[in-house]
Formats: sequence, C-alpha cells, structure tokens
Amino acid sequence: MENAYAFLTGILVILCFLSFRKSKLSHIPTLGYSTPLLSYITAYQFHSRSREMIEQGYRKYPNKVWKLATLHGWFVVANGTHHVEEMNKASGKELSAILNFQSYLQLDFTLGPAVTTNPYHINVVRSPMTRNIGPQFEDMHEEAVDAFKDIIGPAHGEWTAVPIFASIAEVVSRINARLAVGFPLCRDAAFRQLMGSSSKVLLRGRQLRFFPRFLRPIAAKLIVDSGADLSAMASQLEPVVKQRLDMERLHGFDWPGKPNDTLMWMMDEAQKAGEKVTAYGMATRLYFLTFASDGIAMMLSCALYELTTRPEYIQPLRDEVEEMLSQDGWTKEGISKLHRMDSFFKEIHRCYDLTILHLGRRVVKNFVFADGTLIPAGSDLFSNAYGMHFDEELYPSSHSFNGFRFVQEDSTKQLQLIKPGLDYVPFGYGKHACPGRFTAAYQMKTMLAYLIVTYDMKTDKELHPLSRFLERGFSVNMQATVHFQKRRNDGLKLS
Ligand code: HEM
Repeated sequence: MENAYAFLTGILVILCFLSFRKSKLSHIPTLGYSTPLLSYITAYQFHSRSREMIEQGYRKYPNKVWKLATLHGWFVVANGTHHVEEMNKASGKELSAILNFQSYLQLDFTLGPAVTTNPYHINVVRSPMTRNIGPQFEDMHEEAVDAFKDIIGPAHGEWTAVPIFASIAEVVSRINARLAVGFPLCRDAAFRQLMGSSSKVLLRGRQLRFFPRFLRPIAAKLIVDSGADLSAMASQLEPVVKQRLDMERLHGFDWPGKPNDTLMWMMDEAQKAGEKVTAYGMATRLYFLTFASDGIAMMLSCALYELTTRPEYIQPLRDEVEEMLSQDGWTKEGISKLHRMDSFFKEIHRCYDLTILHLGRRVVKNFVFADGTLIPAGSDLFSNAYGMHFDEELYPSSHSFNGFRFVQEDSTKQLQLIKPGLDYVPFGYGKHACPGRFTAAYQMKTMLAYLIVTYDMKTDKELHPLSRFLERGFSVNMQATVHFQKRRNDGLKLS
C-alpha cells in the first residue's frame, strides 16, 4: 500500500512539473483549464470531444492563436487563413513539419531516425511517382478491377454485402504492391499482407508518447513491433534489390529493362541522398508510404457512405463517368475530366477530414506571428482546419453535405481537390502539402468510377455515422457494410 501511495505521489509530482514546465505558453489564451493538474481535465475532455472543442476555440478566439491541453501536451492552435499563410512562409528552421509528424507517431522508435533525418521518400512521391501516374494508370486500373472482382464476387442478380473499409483498404494495398514492385512479388500474399498492415502497426506508435523517452525503445518492441514486419518484408525484397543493384553495376544507371516502379525510384533516390541501398531500408520506406496512403481507403469509404445514404448523387456521377468512358475510355485524361466527382471528393475531404488540426508543426526556433504572438521553441503548432472547413462565411450551410458544392459551370474555373487553398487544407498547404495527393485523387476517382458504373449499391443506414472521433482524427466504423449488385451495363466497356 505504501508503495502505491509513493507511486501516486510520484506521478502527481511529475504531472505538476510537466504542467509548470509549459508555463512559457502562459501569454497565449487557453480553452478549458490552464492551471497545473486541472488542465488534465481539459486533456481528458479533448480525447472524446475534440471536434466540439476545436470549433469552440475557433468561435471564441476569431483569427487568434490559442492553446489547449491534450494528453500529449499543449497544442497551440492558430485560427484563420492568414495564419495558414504565415505558417507556410516560415522556414523549416523555424517550423518543422517532419519533426511534428515524427513526434506524433514516434517514428524514431518504429521506423528509425533516418526516415526523419533523410526523408528522400518525399522526393520519390513528389517527383517520379506523380510524373508516372499516366504511365502506371493501366496497371493501377487493372489491379483495382481485379481486386474488386475478387472481393465483391459476381453479385449477379443478388446483393452482396462487403465490409467497406477493410475491402477498400485491401484494394488500395494491392494497388500499392503492384505499383511498388510489380510482378511476381506484388501477387505474393505474405508481401501484400505486410504492405497492408503498416497503418495499423504504425498508428500504435502514438501510444509511445505516454512513456518516458528512455523506455520508448523497449515499449516500441512490445507495443508496435514494426521490426518484425520490416524484417519479413526485407527478406522478400532482398533478391529483387540485389538483382537490380547487380544490373546497375553491370550495365550502368539506365540499364536495359530497368523497371519503372516505386522500389526502383526509391533505390535511385536513396543513392542520390547518400544512403546505402539495403533491402531493409527499402522495406522501411515502402512501409511508410503505404501507411501514408491510408487516407485513400478512408476517404473512399466515406464517399461510399455518402453515396449510399444520398443515392440522388449516384445518377449524375454515373452519367459523367459513362460520358467519360465513351470519349476517353479508362485513361488518366478521362479521369481528370470528372468534375462532378472531383467536387464530390473535395466535399468528402472537407466534411470527413482525416484530422481536425492541420499543418502540424514543431516549433524549432521561437516563432512570432505578424500580430506579435510568440510561439516558443518546443511547442506543437497547428492550423484550425476543422474551424475553417465548417465556417459559415467560408462554406455556407457548412454542416450540410453538398457533393456538388464546388462544381462550376465553366469547369476550367473549378477549384480542384488537389489544389490546397488557405481555407481548404485537407492535404495541408504550401511547401509541405501532401505530395501524394495527385496519386490519391486519381486512385480514388478511378475506383469510385469503376464501382459506380459496374454496380448498384446500398447500405445499412443504421450503421451510420461511419466515424468516431478521437483526439485529432477519426476512425472508420469497421462494422459498416455496403451492398453491391452488378448492373446491366448496356455494352459499355467497364473494365
Ligand atoms: C486521401 C489521401 C491522402 C490524404 C488525405 C493525405 C493527407 C496528407 C496531409 C494532411 C499531409 C500533411 C501536410 C502538411 O503538413 O501540411 C500529408 C503529407 C504527406 N503525404 Fe499525404 N495524404 C494522402 C495520400 C498520400 C499518398 C497516396 C501518399 C504517397 C504515396 C502520401 C504521402 C505523403 C507524404 C510523403 C507526406 C509528407 C510531406 C512533407 O512533409 O513534405 N499521402 N498528407
């Protein structure tokens, strides 16, 4: 018993110390409690009432910076579009996107520090991956169609129920594997399974923040255990990496038959960035990128829920896809003409954003906003995305889903999903805006276009809402299903 009291007293002392330590933020107004210990009540409330609190902060401190306590320390939140602009203009030496992300997922302990100190995988996404959306389009489309056929089955004349998030996640992971390494490895069930498990595994890294730093390496092994997946993936990649390195040694950088896939671009980029190419290193980066693309499955799941609960959207979207197919067939150019669908996904991202606080930045050097507010080094700073996305002045009837909100009669004037704006930040904004958004947009639209012209669909309405909010992000309702039935397709070439 005495030990228990001593333990509790110790915890209280540490909590007090941590609370007081943050007093360098005392000049910034607080939502909820700011005093030591009581702030833990706010932190606890934030865990389950985050959306409400973030919206409250947006209204209470218009265009200002404020803070709130969370279980992971103080979050400094900047309201308004001008702050998005200022945060984007700041240099990496002042505000660091990657350090904020590293600390959120504790990547040092799950994937290793090189992912943060030498993030060459970002160049891969930004450059060759985006450039090759067109050349890889046919493979992407073929893999998506094959995967949906396997998962949904024939569905002729009968409704087939499919657990929606798990199914889409599997399709996305099959596409990822195909575009990452090509045949035959992409069809290896164990490899695909490893690619598919990355987000579940890496998200567990968030729990490491509750441990003192010196215990995190051990906790990472016990709680996250990404090392097992990475080693397994590395042994599968080993012969492929070796063969590619051998070919380069024998025939030079542009060797005949050099594959055009993510693994190859990653190997090239690693060498440019001065990192020795190893199968383990490649596994780490591919695993991370698969995790990064998890948003595709989440957003497409949300799109299917909205479509099936608001079936009035199905026909106009279907008409658009059928017109596109009759003119362009399944091509990147055709997909880029789907303006209604672009607006539909843009509204999905506004309403079901992956996280309510965007532009997460670790303040590396004291940072001062134009209004004189000082954000001390070591703070975690965010833009209030949820507040902006549901601001009536920016988005009238903001709490109602309006799938064609962004459609413009003159489609050249339509602001596209992939174009972040100061008031539209689901992909971030500016120099750190998601480099994978182009890939994501083409994949999401191609999959939805295929589903919409191939099947009729409906859902179990009682399973709404699809998501549960915890802290900054939502989790998808894993129980929810969508029912598909094959349509008669009037001779259109659907796949
Ligand atoms: C619907 C799908 C996706 C959503 C909603 C999404 C969203 C985001 C957001 C909000 C950020 C942070 C931006 C910021 O800090 O300002 C980000 C960063 C990033 N995303 Fe995505 N993403 C998606 C898909 C992808 C895909 C498919 C890839 C790659 C294959 C990818 C790779 C990355 C990378 C590498 C970064 C870090 C960029 C940097 O720090 O400069 N994302 N993403």
